[in-house]
Parts: sequence; structure tokens; C-alpha cells
Amino acid sequence: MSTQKPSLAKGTVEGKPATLHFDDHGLHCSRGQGNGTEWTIQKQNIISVTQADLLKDGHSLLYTVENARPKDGDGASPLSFESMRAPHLPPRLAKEFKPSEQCYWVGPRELASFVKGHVIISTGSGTGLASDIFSQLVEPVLHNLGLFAGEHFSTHTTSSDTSVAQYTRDFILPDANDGVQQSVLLLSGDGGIVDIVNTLLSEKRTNWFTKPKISLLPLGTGNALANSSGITGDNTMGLRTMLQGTPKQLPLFRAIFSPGARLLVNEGREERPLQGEIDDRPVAHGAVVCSWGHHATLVADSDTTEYRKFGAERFKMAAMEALFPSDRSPPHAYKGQVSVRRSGEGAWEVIGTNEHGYVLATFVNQLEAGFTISPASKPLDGKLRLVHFGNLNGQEAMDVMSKAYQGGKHVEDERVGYKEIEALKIVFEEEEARWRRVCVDGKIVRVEKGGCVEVRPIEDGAFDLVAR
Ligand SMILES: Nc1ncnc2c1ncn2[C@@H]1O[C@H](COP(=O)(O)OP(=O)(O)OP(=O)(O)O)[C@@H](O)[C@H]1O
Repeated sequence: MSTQKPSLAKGTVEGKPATLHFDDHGLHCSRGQGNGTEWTIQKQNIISVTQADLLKDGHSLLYTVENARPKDGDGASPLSFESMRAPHLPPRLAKEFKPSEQCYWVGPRELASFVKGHVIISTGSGTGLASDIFSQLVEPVLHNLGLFAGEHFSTHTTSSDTSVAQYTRDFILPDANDGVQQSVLLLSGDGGIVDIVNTLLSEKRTNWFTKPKISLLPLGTGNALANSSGITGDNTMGLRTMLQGTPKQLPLFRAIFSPGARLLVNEGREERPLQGEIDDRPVAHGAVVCSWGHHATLVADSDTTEYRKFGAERFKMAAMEALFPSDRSPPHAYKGQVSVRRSGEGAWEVIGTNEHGYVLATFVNQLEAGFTISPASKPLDGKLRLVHFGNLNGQEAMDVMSKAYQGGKHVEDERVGYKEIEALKIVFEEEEARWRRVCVDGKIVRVEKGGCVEVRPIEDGAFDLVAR
């Protein structure tokens, strides 16, 4: 329902006389009388309104259009880019979609002499749309803004799961250490973010370290960070936030593992040392979630080429397998001691018995669009919250977790524990390695037998995230 008066302008569109009016649904354009043309640009598709160079005080409206529905898994972008030149746009539209003054991507081109622009395209994220979305949507927007690869930004396309970390180490970190301002456009899911965070925090930083500003175009499967920071919520793939958002410090946690913890890669077939280390103990940083139990298992088990074809459905499919194993056995009861600290120096408080189903500490509200894991979490509020339940049977666990799709009602269920915490500690009592897998923002860390992990927020920032 419309809540504000429509805003009107008479003038021209692409040089021809037109009437434009803007309301809560979008921009309605009409040309000519009687049998003239009428069309609407939906509000959710509007990226931004910029000054058009050639028209001096005129405007360009940048927006997305839906492509004919691509077949699942064919790697084609669902959206492409259009722009419209109009000297006079309805004032409310021009005001509401004005780009942020701090935004490198719409600032004066002279900025390129002291700000470095980077575009990172993570081809392995989500269902593999990043390359086509870059060429059909993002690059045309950048060209429209007068930005060209090689001149105003460098482009890096990933070829392996170490590409983002490598690029960060080789290009972004040295400049950040020299105090150079950098704006990064990252086309990826949460994984690209966690790769950059861990690389920046595990290497040496100088006193001049200048935090890069990162705009995330959410192209992963869950996109928890984007869904919880107001980056999504329109139909522009994060481009509106990139142009209109402001940089905000990304809250981070540190997970310190017992010696011997390893990162599992290549569908769990290979292991690697973690990037970070403190006092000989492996360390991982995250911005979204650290979990053990059903959540970590379903993330780990569904990270295969086969499952990835199903997009976000892969999480539900793996959850069914974990909660209702095909041999009809009950879901696994995860054995270990879980404890939390409610205040910095307070006593450790033991959670539940030594059998658990779900142990998840998070900063974010949603783990995927509509799956509200922590309803009290506000965008980038930096508060770590624990969601926990014990050893429930498959149907009970399914009933509880289904309520997360109803706006986070699971936290009202008496079987679920939900609280703000300062620190989480897990001491693992599992014999089999697969039950000692911990998820840190989608990455999987396997802890050694008898090992432990401790998780707490840190003050340190790696970069600023452009958010609304
Ligand atoms: N060309 C590639 N080959 C192999 N791995 C890649 C390639 N490009 C990216 N990757 C890896 O794929 C993973 C993609 O993770 P990312 O989080 O971006 O997507 P996702 O898991 O689908 O989404 P989300 O974490 O938001 O659910 C990252 O670990 C990244 O390093």
C-alpha cells in the first residue's frame, strides 16, 4: 500500500517528451497521449540515480531487468543492466537513490589516482553465476559510471579455492600496509569474505594499515552476511548497497583450536593447516557463524559439486540425511562439553548434558534468506549469540529448526537455548573424526581427538563492509 504521495516530473526520457511519476511501487513513465507508451520500472530494480556527464545537470537512472529465466545450473545471469537518461526526475526518486558521497565507484574519476579499485569474481561460489553476472550486470554498470578495468580497477577471477586468499596476500595486504585506500567489489558468498578476513588477520600488519572497504555482491548459496546486513532485500544483486551504502566495521570472532586442528578441503578429501596461529594453536576468524553438531555436519556434507547444483536447497537435503539417516538410525548425539561465558571475566557455565544436537554461535540474523537463526541480532551489532539444543530425535529436531523459517520462532521453543554470550568453549569427546567437524563461516575445521575450540568476539577489524 502506498504510504507517500507520488512524486512527479515532466520532461524528456532519452530526448523524447515524457511524464514520470514515482511512488512506492516504482517509476511510472508515459510518453504521448491516448495510445502513447507507458511502462514502469519497479522500485526493487532501481540501482541508483547518478549525474549524467553529457547532460550536465541531468540524471541517469540505473536499474536491472530480468533475463528470460535461465535454465538451472547453466551459469547465466538472471539480471542484466539498463539505464535511462532524463534531465528531470521526480525529486523524491533522485533523493532516495542518490549515491553515497563516500563511494569510490561513483566519486570523481581523479579518486583513482589515490584509491585502488579491485573486483574479485569467485567462480566457485553458489551455482557458478559470478562470471556471467559480472559481464551482464556489473561491468556495464561500471562502464556507465565511467570506470574501466586496468584504468580504474583490477579484475581477478578465481581459479581455485585459494585464489581469493592469494590475491589478498599479494595485492590487497601490501597496499593496505602502505596506507593505501582500497575499494573492493567482491562477487562471492560468505566464503570470499572469510578468505579475505583470515588472510588480512593472519599476516603482519603495519601501524599504517588502512582497512579496505568491501562491497559484497552476494553470489553464494546462503549469503548469511549479505542477508543479515541489509545488502540484499532488493533486486539489484547488492549494487544498490554498493553505491548507496556506507562502510561499517565488520564484527569478527576468533576461534582458537587445540593443536592439530586442520582445515578440510576438496569435499573433505584433503586437509590443510589453518591460515592463522596464536601460541602454536591454530586460529580461524569469522564474521558469521561457528557451529558444531547438525549445522556443521550439513554444511560439510553438502559442500560437494553434486549438492551445489541445488543452490540453497542443498542445506535442507543434507539436513534430512543428518536427521533421518537412510539406515533408519536416530540422528547422531554429539558428545562433548559445551560451556559459555556470559560476561568477559565471568565463570564458565556448562550448557546441557554431554550430548548435543545443535551448538551454534552467530553474529547474524539469517543464515540464508528467510532462515532466521538469531532473531535478536541486528545488522553488524557485534553481539555473539548461542543457539543450542540437546540430543533430540529426528522429528523433534526438524520441528524445531522449521520454526527458524517462521521468523525465528524456534528460540521460543523450550527445548532451545538462546542467549547472548561473550565466549563459547567446546571440549570434544568424540572418537570418530566426522563428529569433530566445526563450521566457521562455511569452512570446515576438523579437531583432533580430545581437542577443543574457544570462540570469542575480537575488537580488531580487518576491513569495513559497505552496508545500509
Ligand atoms: N574456481 C574455483 N575453483 C575451486 N574453488 C573455488 C573457485 N572459486 C571459488 N572457490 C571456492 O569456493 C568456495 C565458495 O564459497 P562461497 O562461500 O563464496 O560460496 P557458497 O559456499 O556457495 O556460499 P555461502 O557460504 O554464502 O553459503 C570458496 O571456498 C572459494 O574459495
